[in-house]
Amino acid sequence: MSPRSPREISVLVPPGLAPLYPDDPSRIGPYLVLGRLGQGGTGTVYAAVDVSSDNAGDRLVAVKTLTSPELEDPSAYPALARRLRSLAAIDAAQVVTPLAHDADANPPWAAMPYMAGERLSHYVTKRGGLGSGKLIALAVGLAEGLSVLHARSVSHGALRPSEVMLGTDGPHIMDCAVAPSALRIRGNGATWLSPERYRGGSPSPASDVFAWGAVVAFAGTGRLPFGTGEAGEIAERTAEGAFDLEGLEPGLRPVVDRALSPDPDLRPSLREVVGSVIAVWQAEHNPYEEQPGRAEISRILEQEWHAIEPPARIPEVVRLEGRMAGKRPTRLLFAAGTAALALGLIGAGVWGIGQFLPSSDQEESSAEAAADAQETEEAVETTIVARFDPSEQEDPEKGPWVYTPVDRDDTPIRGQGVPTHEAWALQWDEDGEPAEADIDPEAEVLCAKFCTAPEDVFLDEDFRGTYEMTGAEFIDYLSWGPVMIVEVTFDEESMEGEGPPEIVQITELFTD
Ligand SMILES: Nc1ncnc2c1ncn2[C@@H]1O[C@H](COP(=O)(O)OP(=O)(O)OP(=O)(O)O)[C@@H](O)[C@H]1O
Repeated sequence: MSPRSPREISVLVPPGLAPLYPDDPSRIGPYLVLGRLGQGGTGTVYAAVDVSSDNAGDRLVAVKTLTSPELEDPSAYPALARRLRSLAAIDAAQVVTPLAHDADANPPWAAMPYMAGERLSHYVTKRGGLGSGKLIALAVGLAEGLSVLHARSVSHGALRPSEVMLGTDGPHIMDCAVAPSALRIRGNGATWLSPERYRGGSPSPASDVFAWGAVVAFAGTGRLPFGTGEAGEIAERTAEGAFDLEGLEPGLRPVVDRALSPDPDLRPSLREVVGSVIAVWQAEHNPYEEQPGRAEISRILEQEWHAIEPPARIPEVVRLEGRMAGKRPTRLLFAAGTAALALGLIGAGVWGIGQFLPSSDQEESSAEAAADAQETEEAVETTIVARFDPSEQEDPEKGPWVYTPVDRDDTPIRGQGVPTHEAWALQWDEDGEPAEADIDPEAEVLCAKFCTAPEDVFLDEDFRGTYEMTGAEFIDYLSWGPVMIVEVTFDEESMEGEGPPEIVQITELFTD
């Protein structure tokens, strides 16, 4: 970020940065809030900048406001303050720790370096399991990150693929401030919870080792090690040690196998984990090294961690008028040509871009375009039938989510019993251009088949789904599930706004 005039700054922002909601803060501590990076179960993460900094380098930060239900009880605050202080004292490449925090603010917040990269969950969903070298680098990097946390008496408690950011230099463990209670874990989210954590136990080094094993198994095979299902079903499998490591790099299997032991006392320590993973790598690359030394961790990351590039960022001018009075900043997104020019400057973080400011003519014509778009939107129906294909999702966790309007094929497959989900999904033709929508995590969702075990369907007599779920669970299926054909209802007001419309109701349509 570089100061341009007292009233405006320029900054490179991530491409998927969502606009602020009306109730979002425009300032958090010393940071000016630019947009939303996402919302999870423990808070909301904003992209923000520190305008008081003279550093012309990359000052984009991620600020998380901690609004987790675990913090509703004021007695949780002293522990949160201690935990944030411990985290802030950590200086380790593999862990994202607070640059600044305020546990007494309402809500408490923590500012972290903005991490450019791709979440492990997203990466594996798109490309499948990691190759052997990269997997070993991931396994050792995560184990080392957890060791650093444990050395400060902090157990992560919620390690999972979506909390691992793959950067250009290696994996980074995120979201160390608050671990959600096991009671709030739904569906496949139980995969990463050790049996003792699922039963309500506190985060511990041994439960982090379990999560490490599950994450490495997922990263290596591209599959959930305990299969899919309701949280309770998965927890039964974790308690029985019923995991599937088929296809995992053979050298890593023994240590992952032990890490996933239902009995915390039988799991290896992180020291053993780090040693075993290094030994697997040395056996292939450095057979003469006698002891698996720590220096090997950097060597492994240097040699094996490549081809992970963060998405290019987009330049924005942020106008500061009215900021001190608490008004929202104006964000001007640049034209495509300017964005392309910016790609060459990624890494510099921030640059002066005054010459590209749109003229008032351009602003007028974009206002006209917006008015036209609004007119078109008014003609759009609030309920449509749409196809959601997990493989088409840019960011299946954060959205916005891509859907394609569809219509039923004239010749549905009949008389063959319940079709497979794939055969059924093929019976629908495209009926419009792909578009993007937000999904309300609280949306009412009625599932017929995609959410159930094979051969099970939940239908009423009109062949509509009846199995109740939430928007958050539907979003979860957009990372893992099959293609889904659903009737969606948009929130009418959201269709009038500038951003993607919001889906508030979803019903799977199904017929035999
Ligand atoms: N330091 C960071 N740099 C860049 N993006 C971040 C950073 N921290 C979080 N994010 C992004 O913000 C979004 C929300 O993150 P968050 O961790 O709150 O969500 P979550 O993992 O879905 O839920 P939970 O609150 O349960 O951990 C995610 O897309 C995440 O990648």
